[in-house]
Amino acid sequence: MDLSFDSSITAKVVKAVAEFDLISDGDRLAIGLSGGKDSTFMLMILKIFKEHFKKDFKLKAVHVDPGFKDSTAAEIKKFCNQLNIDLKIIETKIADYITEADAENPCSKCAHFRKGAIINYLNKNGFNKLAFGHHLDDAVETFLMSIFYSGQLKTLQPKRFLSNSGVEIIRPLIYLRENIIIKEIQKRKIKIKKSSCPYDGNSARSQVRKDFANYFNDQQLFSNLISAMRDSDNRELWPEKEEFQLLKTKMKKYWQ
Ligand SMILES: Nc1ncnc2c1ncn2[C@@H]1O[C@H](COP(=O)(O)OP(=O)(O)OP(=O)(O)O)[C@@H](O)[C@H]1O
Repeated sequence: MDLSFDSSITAKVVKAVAEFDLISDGDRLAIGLSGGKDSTFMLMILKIFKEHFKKDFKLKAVHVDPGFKDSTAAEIKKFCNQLNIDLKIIETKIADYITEADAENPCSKCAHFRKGAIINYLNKNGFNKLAFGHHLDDAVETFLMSIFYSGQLKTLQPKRFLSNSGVEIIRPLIYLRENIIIKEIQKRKIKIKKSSCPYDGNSARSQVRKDFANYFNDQQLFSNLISAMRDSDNRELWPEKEEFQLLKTKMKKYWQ
């Protein structure tokens, strides 16, 4: 597997890691691996960091199998073997529950149970961090969705400590655009098996994604939205930008 990425790509991930202090010595870090393009890409990037970062941390992939008929677990296992990354597959019956006729908001219920299953495993096995593959387009989408649907200024946080479990969620891809991830996956001819979830592509998020495609392709407009997501006084938004030289110095300290 070709794990060499252009430095402009790794720099964006290291920028997030350094600015938000996402990975430290002694961390036991689990990667939430869905088998989709984003978490698959994150697995490759974190594998490089594991080998070349000064930080000494443990890395493991965790996949929750929701229990749909056509499971992707076998492909996921193969990919982790190729990268020599330890994998835990958590079998669940989430599919049965969310496909019941009266189940409302199946996507948020599924995400809720999935996160619960992972956190439970992490707690039992002494992991303190969980990485999700959300990227910059996800963050801006979330920002717009919370304005439109709940009238609140909120977005995905680069990290969030869950005090009831002691686990910290981290999002190392938060500065990376989705089109970059897609290109890197296609370049390596990595086959991403389509999800067998019957709700895939039908969520409110998928609709927002389609509605905003033109705006998201406009660099200036997209970068204005990112600026609007920063406000150090609102903990649901991102802090103000860090001073460039200071951040550059921090980033250098991660590489061996
Ligand atoms: N079944 C799963 N098992 C473990 N982690 C998961 C699973 N599904 C999702 N995740 C984690 O949650 C993140 C966000 O999930 P979401 O369903 O929004 O997927 P996504 O944005 O399409 O990402 P991906 O391309 O990785 O599937 C994923 O990037 C991944 O890190």
